[in-house]
Amino acid sequence: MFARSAARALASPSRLFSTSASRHTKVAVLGAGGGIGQPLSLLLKSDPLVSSLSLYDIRGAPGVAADVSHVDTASEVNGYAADKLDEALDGVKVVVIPAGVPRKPGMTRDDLFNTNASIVRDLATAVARIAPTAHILVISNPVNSTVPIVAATLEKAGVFDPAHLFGVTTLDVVRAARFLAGVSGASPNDTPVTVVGGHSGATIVPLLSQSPYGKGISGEAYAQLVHRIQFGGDEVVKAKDGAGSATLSMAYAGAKFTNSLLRGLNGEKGVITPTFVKSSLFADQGIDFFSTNVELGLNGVEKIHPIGPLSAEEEKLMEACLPELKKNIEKGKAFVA
Ligand SMILES: NC(=O)C1=CN([C@@H]2O[C@H](COP(=O)(O)OP(=O)(O)OC[C@H]3O[C@@H](n4cnc5c(N)ncnc54)[C@H](O)[C@@H]3O)[C@@H](O)[C@H]2O)C=CC1
Ligand SMILES: O=C([O-])CC(=O)C(=O)O
Repeated sequence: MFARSAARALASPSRLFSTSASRHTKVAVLGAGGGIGQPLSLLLKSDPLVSSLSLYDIRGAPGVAADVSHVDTASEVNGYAADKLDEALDGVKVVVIPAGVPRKPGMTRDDLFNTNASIVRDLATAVARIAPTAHILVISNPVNSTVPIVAATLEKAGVFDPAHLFGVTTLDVVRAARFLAGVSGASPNDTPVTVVGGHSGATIVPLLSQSPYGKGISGEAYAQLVHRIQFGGDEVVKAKDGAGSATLSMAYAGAKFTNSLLRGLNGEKGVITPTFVKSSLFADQGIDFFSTNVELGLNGVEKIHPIGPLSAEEEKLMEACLPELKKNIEKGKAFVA
């Protein structure tokens, strides 16, 4: 049963990847040897919009590259060891960063800051030097702080383009669709949810009132669904019991977002998905990064959509989100300053 459905999914990866465009792109994965990096590299090898994959890690990337390179798709794959970061970044248009440590039970994403802040800063410094116009997709946590760290690092180097920097919040969107499908009985294809804010606990704000299947959910069922979307990461951390956090669903989400960006870069119109970007939506409150629906286009961020109408419950979720998000962003900026 499993073998049959897995074979079908591999034979027809149409839900994950679109093939409408024809321009192909060189993509780097920094942290390619890790729990996310390995399956993400495999999925990107299957994306017809990727022409070349550059896999880098301080450990194990050449082995992952040798393995993934045998998959019978057109893209080239090269692996780069710890001292070969500059070569790994040569000529890349898109850089995906899942490098850094994951959570263990009892930790918050912010507890990862001390280790991951410098990893992300150093990788961003190299991107600024070798591939200054690349689009950078940040997966490493805490995303609410690591994205401002990358922005400030690029700014310091004089190469920051806000249209080229994305915090990957797609896993929240994937979870929201899946969990809403679970309670509504509909297919996840029909239950997309716009998730705004940031990527941790209370900063994750699902806008269920804007979804035909979500707007009727109320009371305890609503509270439980929102909690599950906000704390889905904890479910996985707990179940893995010390062996890390979400890797496979994150690889899926990372590949999905990368494909959306590549479609936009190829000129496809109407590619819209939430992502954590430099945004003026809440700048008057001192919050200059925010995730909301973003149209992706030839230059990356094409248009940042407003959050739209909120229910009374969502107003309250936003009230809890904004001060925490502000603190996370300021912490990231202060690290680079
Ligand atoms: N944005 C999101 O929705 C999600 C983010 N994450 C985050 O992704 C990150 C990675 O998670 P996992 O893959 O599970 O961790 P992992 O520990 O399995 O892999 C991390 C990889 O990064 C590599 N690495 C460390 N320093 C590096 C450097 N300076 N340059 C290149 N590579 C380096 C390690 O060698 C390792 O292979 C964590 O920070 C985790 O919290 C995880 C799930 C979802
Ligand atoms: O929970 C974690 O630490 C990893 C993560 O960001 C997620 O699964 O959403």
